[in-house]
Amino acid sequence: MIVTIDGVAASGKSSVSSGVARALGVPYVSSGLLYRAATLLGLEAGLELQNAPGLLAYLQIHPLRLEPLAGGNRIWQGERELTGELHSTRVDAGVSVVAALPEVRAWVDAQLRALPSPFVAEGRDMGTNVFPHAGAKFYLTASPHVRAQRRAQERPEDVPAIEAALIRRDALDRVQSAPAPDAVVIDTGPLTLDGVIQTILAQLPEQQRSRPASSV
Ligand SMILES: Nc1ncnc2c1ncn2[C@@H]1O[C@H](COP(=O)(O)OP(=O)(O)O)[C@@H](O)[C@H]1O
Ligand SMILES: Nc1ccn([C@@H]2O[C@H](COP(=O)(O)OP(=O)(O)O)[C@@H](O)[C@H]2O)c(=O)n1
Repeated sequence: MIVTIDGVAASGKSSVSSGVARALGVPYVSSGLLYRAATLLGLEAGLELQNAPGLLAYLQIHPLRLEPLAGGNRIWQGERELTGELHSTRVDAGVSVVAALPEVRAWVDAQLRALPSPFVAEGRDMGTNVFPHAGAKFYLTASPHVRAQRRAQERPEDVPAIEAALIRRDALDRVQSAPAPDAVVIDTGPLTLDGVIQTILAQLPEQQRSRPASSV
């Protein structure tokens, strides 16, 4: 079975997906890492981020490999691991431009659909576009201020600067970020991380919840 967890930036998608995936004994798949890696490589190659043909040609010559694990996803370009470089302010600022390119979205979608299930997939359009037949769908929200306070633990900027950047990115991502009509929407603001994970696990079909955890 595929479980999708979509939501706005810094709503808790990757932490929650990791917790749900661990409980189920399956990997989770971070679609955002592919958009982030394409952005990093485009910036490093000095490409205009709107230049879809240039970016795709570059990605074909230097293919990316996503390694979906339950504990955290890793992404590689050949022998080089990009994972640690993908959550910079520079990538945050450029990624929505790259993610708006239909050609790049098709490139990401093809990689995701080639992955063997079961897994938990997180991003913006996992439940709407990439895996519309997923067995269970969730959509995480929280106010911009709560999200900025959380992200301030991970970025050098102060809360107001992070909040402004999140609001800007939410607006740029709005098209692909609508919740699926059949998604359960969860406001993570008043919940702990474990509270969100348990809320999701409680709504999964019984046979899914009782899977033994493995070492993925
Ligand atoms: N419900 C929650 N309560 C408190 N902190 C949370 C909660 N959910 C996520 N966090 C923290 O917020 C930050 C952003 O979460 P993350 O999983 O990276 O979000 P996303 O993948 O949506 O960007 C992380 O530091 C994470 O530990
Ligand atoms: N399924 C997805 C996942 C990410 N994205 C894009 O990739 C960016 C980074 O996604 P992410 O999930 O890593 O970002 P955060 O929500 O963790 O900040 C988003 O701001 C979107 O522009 C997307 O368009 N569709």
